[in-house]
Amino acid sequence: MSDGRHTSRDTVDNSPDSRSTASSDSDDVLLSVRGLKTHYEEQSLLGGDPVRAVDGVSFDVREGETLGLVGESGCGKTTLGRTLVRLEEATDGEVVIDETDITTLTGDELKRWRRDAQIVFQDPESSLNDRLTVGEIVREPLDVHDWKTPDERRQRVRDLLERVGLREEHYYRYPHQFSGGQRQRVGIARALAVEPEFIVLDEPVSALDVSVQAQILNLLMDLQDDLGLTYLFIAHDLSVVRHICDRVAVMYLGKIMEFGPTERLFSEPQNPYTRSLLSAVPTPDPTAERDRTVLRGTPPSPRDPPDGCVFSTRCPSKIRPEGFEELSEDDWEAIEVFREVLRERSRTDPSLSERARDLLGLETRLPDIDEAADELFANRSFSSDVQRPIRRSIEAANNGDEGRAREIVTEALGSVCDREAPSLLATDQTNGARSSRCHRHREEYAEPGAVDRRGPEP
Ligand SMILES: Nc1ncnc2c1ncn2[C@@H]1O[C@H](COP(=O)(O)OP(=O)(O)OP(=O)(O)O)[C@@H](O)[C@H]1O
Repeated sequence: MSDGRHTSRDTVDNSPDSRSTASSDSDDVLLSVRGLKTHYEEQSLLGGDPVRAVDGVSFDVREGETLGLVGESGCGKTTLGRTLVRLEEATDGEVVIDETDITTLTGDELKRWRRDAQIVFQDPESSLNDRLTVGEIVREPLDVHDWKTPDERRQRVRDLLERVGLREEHYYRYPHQFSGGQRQRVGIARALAVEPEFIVLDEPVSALDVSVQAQILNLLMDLQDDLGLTYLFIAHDLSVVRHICDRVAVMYLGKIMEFGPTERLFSEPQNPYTRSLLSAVPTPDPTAERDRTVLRGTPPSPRDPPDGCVFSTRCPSKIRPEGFEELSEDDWEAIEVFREVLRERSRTDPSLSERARDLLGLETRLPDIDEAADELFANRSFSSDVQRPIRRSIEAANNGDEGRAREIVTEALGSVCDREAPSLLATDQTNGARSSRCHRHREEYAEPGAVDRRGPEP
């Protein structure tokens, strides 16, 4: 289906707006996502920054594959899946299939895409209309798309019920009469009704008992083999992803951090974020030795993503600026936590919080910066290079200038990771292309101890 436009190159996504391919120059591409953004505008009267749920992602989905999409809660997985099936409107970018950008479709063409692309939701409890019978639920898309004759539709529903492991007599039952697993089978039959080629599976088994999960996953894999379906499989459970996905995209704060064939990505993760995610997965063998990286805190708000690398505020492999190599891990960690506290304090747009305070006559509740500094820096002796900016930053924060407080520490103690957004780089072109977004892939930062010699400011 490819028109051969996609060529491999070293930088696969060299700007947040890049439309270049993230993954594949193969000729079996079904869907090409290019620089896709989906932002949610603030609805409140006070305005504010949009939520950058999906913030410039580029990748290909190959025909007949299962592409896994993983990442912590809130990183934008569901929004990305919903944008692909046009349940959300893209803010920018393209999703190209057969030379058509589906983000701009309207009318009959949009209706056709909504037939070709379906979604199975996480929670079979709430995603089925309890007032309709199972037969009506599965038949609804056939009616909407005016599929063949009413008799043929009824027969199709019976066939589908059987295909997903239900029985003909279930036609007249209601969803509440079914178990979670059976309800998810109904959701799958409904998604299959109009013969789609692409299905977004949004955590399709995470609400189910473990014993039922395997049955539903087996069903999905059988259906894929029989019907030649292409899946985008969104999941929290990395062991399930490893089991059923051909390739995996790892997402963080609206961006793809790593992309590659499943087994290689799991066995040799290249991105620090992927390594952290994988190290949190329990191993069957508790005596097995491996590095555990515990991720500090939670991801920053997608309304206010970090300026440089989106993962820089939590990254265990963050590059230090020159001159600070000798600081112990523990001291460096305390400085990073201090920066996190400053970030938290300024998370709300200061002008917004001022306005809100004025309007509502409220005090905003922010962690006390002196207290935080006492807690973090007690019993540490820092050189003046560290002490001075921290002191100036505390002063700025106490004067209510949160933005300046953050700038002072970033200028003095920040590195390329805080300044520049890394590109999604092609890290391996053999045997299924891989890519990863990290400054550590640049030659000058590849060694674990490499520091940022702070070239000219951008
Ligand atoms: N309709 C909406 N309006 C505003 N913000 C939204 C909306 N839907 C999602 N968001 C926000 O967008 C960000 C991404 O959410 P999304 O549900 O896509 O993430 P996710 O990775 O699927 O999370 P989870 O694994 O918890 O489902 C979150 O900050 C979320 O709060």
